[in-house]
Amino acid sequence: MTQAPPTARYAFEVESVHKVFAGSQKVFALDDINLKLTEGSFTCIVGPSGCGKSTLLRILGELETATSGTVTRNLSAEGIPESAFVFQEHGVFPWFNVLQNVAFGEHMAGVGKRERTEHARHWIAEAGLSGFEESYPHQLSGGMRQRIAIARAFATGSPALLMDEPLGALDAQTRMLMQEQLVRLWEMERKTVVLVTHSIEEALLLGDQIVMMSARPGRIKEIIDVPFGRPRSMEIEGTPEFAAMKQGIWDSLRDEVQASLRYS
Ligand SMILES: Nc1ncnc2c1ncn2[C@@H]1O[C@H](COP(=O)(O)OP(=O)(O)OP(=O)(O)O)[C@@H](O)[C@H]1O
Repeated sequence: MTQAPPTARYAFEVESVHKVFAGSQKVFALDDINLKLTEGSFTCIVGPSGCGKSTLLRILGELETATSGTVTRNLSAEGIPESAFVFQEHGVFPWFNVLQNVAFGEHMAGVGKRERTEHARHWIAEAGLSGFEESYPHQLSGGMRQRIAIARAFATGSPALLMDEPLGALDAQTRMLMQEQLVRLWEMERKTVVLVTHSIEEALLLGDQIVMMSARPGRIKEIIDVPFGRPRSMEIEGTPEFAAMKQGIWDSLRDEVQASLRYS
């Protein structure tokens, strides 16, 4: 587990969290999760399908409650949500234009029109969407719609960003560009980011640490420190060190994916 430097704080401290979904059949989704996430860190969660990655993210963001255990949040957010979410799809309001979508969080927080418009324009520019302020989501590509969702999450001012496969629906080239953009935005702001992904490459390109989960019931199998520095160039993907880490993670994950297929 990553040791926080003496002056760093933990944004999230997860202790002995279990999650059981009750119903006609009980689903044991999470089993004894313990995790400390340093403020300003970028954590990627990987694991087989159904292992509880989204459930853990939702518990971090208070969209779901743990059956037992505690989550402590040390997030300074006055008058705004502590966490902003980005989901794989359906993350934008189709009836709002780009500017209204990006300004939405601050609108809800009661920020004045002039100020929130100024902030929204800033994040629209950073997300490479200048010139599209008046466009509606259906007039834009899937990649551009995801950029609206990411710009909106940054524009909320929330200290934590919780992202569930935010780039999962994009084609390979758009995804690579978006990974670069996401790293650049995060390096400017240093929010605490937790990103769920099925891609080991993406986790290595973006994260400071990778939380690897086991097949259901999801446990933390391993926490891997990513050794690549910041600012991070996507060119690391071509290095032997990157290839070796990717192989090592896959060797460990393969057993879990096989287990999840056996029991699903
Ligand atoms: N609201 C719910 N009610 C009942 N079961 C649920 C609910 N939400 C999730 N589950 C179950 O909990 C388990 C974990 O689900 P979760 O979506 O967290 O997994 P995941 O790792 O994010 O999966 P994937 O990678 O396929 O998106 C699954 O078996 C899922 O069916």
